[in-house]
Amino acid sequence: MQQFQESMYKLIVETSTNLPADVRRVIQRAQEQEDEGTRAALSLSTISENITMAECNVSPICQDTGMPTFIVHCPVGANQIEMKKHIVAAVRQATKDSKLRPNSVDSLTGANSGDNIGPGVPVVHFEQWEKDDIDVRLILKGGGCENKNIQYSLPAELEGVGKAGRDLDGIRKCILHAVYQAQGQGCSAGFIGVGIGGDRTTGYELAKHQLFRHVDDVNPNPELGKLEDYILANANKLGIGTMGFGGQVTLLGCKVGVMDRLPASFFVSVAYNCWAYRRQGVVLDAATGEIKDWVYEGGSNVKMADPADKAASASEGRREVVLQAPITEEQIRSLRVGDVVVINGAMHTGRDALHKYLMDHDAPVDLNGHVIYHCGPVMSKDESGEWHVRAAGPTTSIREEPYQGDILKKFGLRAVIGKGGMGPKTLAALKDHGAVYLNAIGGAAQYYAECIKKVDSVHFMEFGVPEAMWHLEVDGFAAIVTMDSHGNSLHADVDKSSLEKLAEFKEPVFK
Ligand SMILES: O=C(O)C[C@H](O)C(=O)O
Ligand code: SF4
Repeated sequence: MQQFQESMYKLIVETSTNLPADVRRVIQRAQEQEDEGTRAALSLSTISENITMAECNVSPICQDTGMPTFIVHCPVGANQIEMKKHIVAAVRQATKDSKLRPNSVDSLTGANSGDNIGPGVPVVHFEQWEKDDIDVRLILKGGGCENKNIQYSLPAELEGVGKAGRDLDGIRKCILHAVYQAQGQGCSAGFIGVGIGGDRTTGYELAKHQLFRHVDDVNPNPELGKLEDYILANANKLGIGTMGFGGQVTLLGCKVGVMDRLPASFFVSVAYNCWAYRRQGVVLDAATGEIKDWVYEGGSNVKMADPADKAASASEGRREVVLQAPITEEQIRSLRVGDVVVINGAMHTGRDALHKYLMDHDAPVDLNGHVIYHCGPVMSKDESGEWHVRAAGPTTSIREEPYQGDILKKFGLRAVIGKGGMGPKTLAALKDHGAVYLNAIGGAAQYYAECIKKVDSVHFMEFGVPEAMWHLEVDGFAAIVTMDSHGNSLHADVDKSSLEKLAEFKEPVFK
């Protein structure tokens, strides 16, 4: 087993940096389905470019490298204690090498362990089997899409689709509702795994296990196969689209599993995964730990389409405004939903811990006229002590909804960059004060890292790397105005229209 640790390291790096072939193929199909020139097409081009960049740079596809979750099948007699030690060591090394972001946070103190190791992290499940080889699967599922998981207890009354009973049609309604409630916040277009039955814990586990299926497999249960096809065809009619910008493709895959339940319980558990669907697996020689085979076809077999042509046509007819901080109120008031803003110069990161802190403390730098970026990057430090950005896409902004409006006004911020949009309180503050919300493409961590030319300094390292306030110099950082200073919100519009479309699925289909 001398090579087991090295094999685990290779598995982590491959999973984090090289999106598998089956996932790439459906993303490419989505690109073909979107009309040229739309926001969805522009976003998919960026996503596509980001996938290629991550592979070339051997760097994380998305900065949120998720909860490392390993499922190990091994023959009787294989030493599980040893294997777990090697997995932990490989995770630690991959974190040190910036292939994983330090993501293990003490839930009570907020302290980041710095190496992705902590109580309950990484997750490792063992199962024995009769085969001679060891099979290890890994999924890196980020926090943003994890937050969009949802569990239904039937019977239920659901927004849009109404009564959902304890039958296949009730399950159908739950799944459509699950796609609706995620909007673009889990970085759609996404994949869903559904677990029917079980208890609250095993139902979710079953749902997550569905995410290990191949995108193009066929469900062995014909009834569930029909349900999967129905969901895939119809969820896309909700019109949520990539990043919730509206569009033809909202869902890229749907896999449903079933297990028994208690007479009193009927759970439908839905695990939502973003487009950055990072899962891989290896088959190992049980004696040496050497990799014999990969479970999913490698991403390198499917080259992503060259986005140059499509991106160029996509930006035609779209107003592009270049801004540099400090930005004036007048510049902001001239922007409208749909404009593309290109930022050059200073930008400051800030997410959950910082927003809470700023509510009753001063900022360490002058933020008047500045831009705050909801981002928790992957960073590395070179021998001379200089910081470098390894991955830096946006995080879900809605978590800052309780704070953002107050903070905008208190510090005079003019632009907030994030993803998934924000709520009515922020929208009112944008109008009142004169600021905009800019939606960056979620998961496009390599694409944005390349726009960051320099790390000027950092504050609040005690919050941990993702939560610290990084002061950056950017060049050509593009994002779309989705909430302007005149009370318009693309997110509110898409939410409203998709709820209306959801209501069209009220009538029974599976009788
Ligand atoms: O934590 C992050 O950087 C992003 C997160 O996965 C999110 O989608 O909000
Ligand atoms: S930022 Fe988006 S792509 Fe990245 S882990 Fe979160 S949901 Fe997934």
